[in-house]
Amino acid sequence: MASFVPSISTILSAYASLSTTIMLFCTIFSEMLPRGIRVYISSKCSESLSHYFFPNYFTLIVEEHWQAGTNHTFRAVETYLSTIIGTSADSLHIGSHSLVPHNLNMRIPVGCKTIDMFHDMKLEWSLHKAPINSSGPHLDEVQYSYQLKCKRGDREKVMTEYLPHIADKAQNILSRRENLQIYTCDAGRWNPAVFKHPATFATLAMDPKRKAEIIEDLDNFVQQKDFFQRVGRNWKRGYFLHGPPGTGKSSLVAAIANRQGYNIYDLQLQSVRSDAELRRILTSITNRSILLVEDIDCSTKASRDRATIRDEQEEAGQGELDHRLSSSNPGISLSGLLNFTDGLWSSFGDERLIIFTTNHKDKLDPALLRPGRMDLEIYMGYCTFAVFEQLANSYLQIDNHRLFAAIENLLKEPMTQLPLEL
Ligand SMILES: Nc1ncnc2c1ncn2[C@@H]1O[C@H](COP(=O)(O)OP(=O)(O)OP(=O)(O)O)[C@@H](O)[C@H]1O
Repeated sequence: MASFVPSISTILSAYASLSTTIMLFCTIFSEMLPRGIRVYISSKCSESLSHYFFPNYFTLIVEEHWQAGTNHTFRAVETYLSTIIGTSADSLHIGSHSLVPHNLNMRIPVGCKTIDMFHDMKLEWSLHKAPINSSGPHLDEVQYSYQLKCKRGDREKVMTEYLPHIADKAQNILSRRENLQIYTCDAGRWNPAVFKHPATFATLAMDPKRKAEIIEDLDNFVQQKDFFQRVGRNWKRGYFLHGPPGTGKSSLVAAIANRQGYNIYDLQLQSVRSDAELRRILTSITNRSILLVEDIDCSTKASRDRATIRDEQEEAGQGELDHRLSSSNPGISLSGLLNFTDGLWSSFGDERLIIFTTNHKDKLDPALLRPGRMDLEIYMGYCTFAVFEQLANSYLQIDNHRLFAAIENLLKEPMTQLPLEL
């Protein structure tokens, strides 16, 4: 009977031709196929392989962005995992925004795993990073995603019990968080920093009646979730702060943030490159926050009076001005900004304050301030006697003084220009 055992040389030559074929295939795959097709083939292969090798497992993917906005489920998972990863992860990313002990933030590094146990279910979480498949100007952008692997039979329980449990826990943690954050926007992304401004309504000197009105307005706003839903309005409120420089507009914003426990998103409109970018960054703002646009009169062409632009166009020649506006900094358009303050896109999120500040109300386009757009207009003016009394009390701890009457009279007089030597 003939033997079918191949000789060594046959095995070696088969091995050589197999490895050459594999190398050829890899080269074609990585160098000749477009990236989109490569990503598609890789994901299909890994999907079917994991289905073949792990038929009893189910993977749930939570991406950083959902449609055009932030995925709040991603934020919830991130917050929740930071409380459980300490024990089961192989390695950890840690960091903090202050040197306060026990105030470390934790995250699993990309590619690492951590295990959570919930009602006898073993749940394996991992963090992944992938380039965003975009043909726009931000080619180097990446998207993070958390992946949860569980037994196929546990899928229902994960969806109906485990995920709501995560949302509850995260909500709880975030509402108790010690540090408020202030976010600034850079290249289309929000960067957080710890917000520790000491201003409160107690330290803020302003007309006591006006102060009480603002506090009442904030209290009503917080309690009116059902009202806003009933009347079909977004749960947001717009404040417009104006007045001369140094009269406490920023301090009032800080006092509101501290009182409400809201994070501040400080938006510099000059840094926004297009309406599309504005849409993207505004939809990634979290709930219970303040969107602050300071000095709106000088921040964008959006805030300028259309009549002023028209006058300038006439002076400079239409074509020249159009070129200047579009070539130096395309910026954002008036319609882009307004769409967000009260348009359909503003329906993203709940419990948001939008605060505009300016030193020059008269320079603004009236369209920005038409009735119904900003809910409360707050004028922060020069010191009155009532304000002076509060300042004397908080700085000097005095309620009365023999000079108070004279000061009251002086403050009633119209302001005159002080000599520069003073
Ligand atoms: N009404 C006020 N009550 C308490 N402190 C005040 C008040 N107004 C101004 N200050 C103090 O003056 C300083 C400047 O105030 P702030 O930055 O809040 O003014 P602003 O109106 O925002 O100024 P700008 O328009 O130049 O941004 C702060 O240090 C603040 O403590």
